[in-house]
Amino acid sequence: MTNLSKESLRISEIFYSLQGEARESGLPTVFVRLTGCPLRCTYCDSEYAFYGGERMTLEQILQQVQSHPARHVCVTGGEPLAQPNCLPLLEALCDAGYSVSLETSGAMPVDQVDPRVSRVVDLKTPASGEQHRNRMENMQVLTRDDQIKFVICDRGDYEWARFTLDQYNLPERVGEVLFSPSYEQLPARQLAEWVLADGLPVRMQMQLHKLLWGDIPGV
Ligand SMILES: C[S@@+](CC[C@H](N)C(=O)[O-])C[C@H]1O[C@@H](n2cnc3c(N)ncnc32)[C@H](O)[C@@H]1O
Ligand SMILES: Nc1nc2[nH]cc(C(=O)O)c2c(=O)[nH]1
Ligand code: SF4
Ligand SMILES: [Mg+2]
Repeated sequence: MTNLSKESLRISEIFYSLQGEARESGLPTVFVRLTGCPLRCTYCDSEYAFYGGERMTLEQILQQVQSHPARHVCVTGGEPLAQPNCLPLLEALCDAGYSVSLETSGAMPVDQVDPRVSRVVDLKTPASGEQHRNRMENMQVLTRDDQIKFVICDRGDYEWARFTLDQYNLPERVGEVLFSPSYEQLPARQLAEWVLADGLPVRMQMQLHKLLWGDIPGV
C-alpha cells in the first residue's frame, strides 16, 4: 500500500484546461506535469518542465487535483515515467475515481502502468531527433484502451509513420492512432491532405489549447 503522505514527486505545474490532444480532446481535464525529461525532441513545447518544479507528496497532488471540477486527469511532463513515483500517482488517481491518461515518449517501459490508465505513447519520429529512444517492445503490451501518437514535422516523418503503422499493425492494436502536426512547423492542412490522399486509418488532431490560447504554459 502506498503511503500518500510520504511518497513525493517533482511537479512543474498542475492546471485545469480543456484536453487539447488525443482521445479526450475537448473535455475539461486537470493536468499534472512532472518535472524532468531525458529526451530533447527538436520541437518540444514543454522545455520549461526540464528543470525546477516543486516536490509534492501524492496527498498534496491529489488535493490540488480535487480542487478543480474535472473527471479527467492527464499526467504529462517532461517525461512522467522518468520518476518512479509516477506509477503510484497514476494508481492513486484511478483509486480516487478519475479517468486518467498518461502522455509518454515511450522511452521507458510502460508495462507497469495501472491498467485503468489510457497510455498515450508518442512514437518519436526521425525529425524529433529522438527516434533511437523508442522502445518498440512497448508496442506488444498496448491494448485497445491505449493510444499511439506521431508528431509529424515533415514528409520524411509522415512516410516513416505510415510505414510504422503497417509494420506494427497499430490501427488494430490500439484504440487510437493519432497524427499531429508539429506546431508552426508543418502546416496542418498539408498533413490533412497527405492523410486524405492515402486514406490512412488514423485520426488527425491539432493541439486544441494552442488554437484557443497560443503556445503558453498553464493551458
Ligand atoms: C510535452 S510531451 C510530454 C510527454 C512525453 N514527454 C512525450 O513526449 O510524450 C506531450 C506531448 O506534446 C507533444 N508535443 C510537444 N511539442 C510539440 C509541438 N511543438 N507540436 C506538437 N506536439 C508537440 C509531444 O510530442 C507529446 O506527444
Ligand atoms: N490543454 C492541454 N492539453 C494537453 N494535452 C496534452 C498536453 C501535454 O502537454 O502533454 C496538454 C497541454 O499542455 N495542454
Ligand atoms: S520527450 Fe516529451 S517532454 Fe521530453 S523533450 Fe520530447 S516532447 Fe519534450
Ligand atoms: Mg502541452
